[in-house]
Amino acid sequence: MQIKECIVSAPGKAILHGEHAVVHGKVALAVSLNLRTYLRLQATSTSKVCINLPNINTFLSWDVTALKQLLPDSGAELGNVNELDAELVRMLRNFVGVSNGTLDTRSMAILAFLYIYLCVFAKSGELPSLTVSVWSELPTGAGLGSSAAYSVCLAAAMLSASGTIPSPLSDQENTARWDEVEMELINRWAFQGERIIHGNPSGVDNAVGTWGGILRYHSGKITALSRVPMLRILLTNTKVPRSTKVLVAGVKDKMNKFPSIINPVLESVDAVSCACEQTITEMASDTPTPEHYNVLEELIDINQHHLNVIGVGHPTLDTLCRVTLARGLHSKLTGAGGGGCGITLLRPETEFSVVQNTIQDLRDCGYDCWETSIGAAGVQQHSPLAVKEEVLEVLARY
Ligand SMILES: Nc1ncnc2c1ncn2[C@@H]1O[C@H](COP(=O)(O)OP(=O)(O)OP(=O)(O)O)[C@@H](O)[C@H]1O
Ligand SMILES: C[C@@](O)(CCO)CC(=O)[O-]
Ligand SMILES: [Mg+2]
Repeated sequence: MQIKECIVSAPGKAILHGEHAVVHGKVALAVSLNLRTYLRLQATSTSKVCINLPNINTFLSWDVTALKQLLPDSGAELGNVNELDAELVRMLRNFVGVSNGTLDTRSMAILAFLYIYLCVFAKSGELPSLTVSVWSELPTGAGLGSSAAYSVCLAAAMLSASGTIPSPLSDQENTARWDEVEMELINRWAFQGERIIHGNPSGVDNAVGTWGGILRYHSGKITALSRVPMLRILLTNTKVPRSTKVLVAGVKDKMNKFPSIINPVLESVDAVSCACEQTITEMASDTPTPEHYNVLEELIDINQHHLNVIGVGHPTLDTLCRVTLARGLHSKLTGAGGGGCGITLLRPETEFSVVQNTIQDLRDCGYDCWETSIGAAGVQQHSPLAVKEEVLEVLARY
């Protein structure tokens, strides 16, 4: 089989409001970040499938013949794009030797890779030998959608390499995006990858990884907010490791235990997301005022309290909120919480020295902290000419 080599990338994300509640059908607002995951797919003649994941120090390969044994004899449809094939996941767990319920970083990444590889190429008629290398600017497992950016890259690269979707690159362009129909397909396969990594994802993270920009996400309905103000945001990584899968399951347990207490909290988070959307829409269509920023800050504080109530806070995130408030700035966790990252809203009038001092305070706590820009492009294909030297160098190393 002639496979098409490619380099693709997808952005990470920050959730402004609605994490966890979105898993239970509430509204979330999420933005793409200027930190990306890059994937390079190369054709080989080694009769092997190789995966190189330097961020998690994982380098593995399998014989194509061994992988072929996992395909059903009957030629039955393998892995429908709309639902996870539980039997295939079970076989893959046995194949790579991981038990059900494992949270091991490597196992999750490998299962997602093999699942998408087998499903996409089985449909195109043949399993090719190839090498996939992935490198990310995102911290892994810290709330910035690293699993989704990874899954989106896997889906885009395999669909493209198999010829299921065309390459969007032309002679004139070194970076290009797919059309809506193809992005739809990439997003669906990425969602299956997220299911393997997360257990019960809402789909918001892979939607941002695919479309980029600022999105409203509600029960699978994705709406791009076209008019948005320039928001300045600080990102802080507490560096406390956590698993989205465990945190999402913990919220579900709390809901089952105290439905009449937790459900109203999720309703309130929904209302926070809607109020935030209304405020940023107003800010975009009119001149943003200090009052708008006051509302955004209050919504951040309210939501952070809610997230603590549903059990996804962490002492390091409390510290983030306290330290930034001492400088007059408001913060909340972002993503699944339990450690990982938080966001801090900067006002237009926030002085440079205040930002610098806040960053220093947070670094003194042992956290990473930096100002980020939001609204980056979603999944893209690149020619090698369009990829930063240092990224190409890492991808070419394996
Ligand atoms: N660069 C990468 N290389 C390989 N695997 C990755 C990479 N980035 C993420 N992963 C996979 O995703 C998992 C982390 O996903 P998890 O959902 O827990 O965190 P996150 O996506 O960073 O945060 P959140 O879901 O809260 O936004 C890792 O354990 C690994 O399996
Ligand atoms: C915690 C969560 O809401 C966001 C993780 O980035 C999970 C999800 O939506 O899949
Ligand atoms: Mg994730």
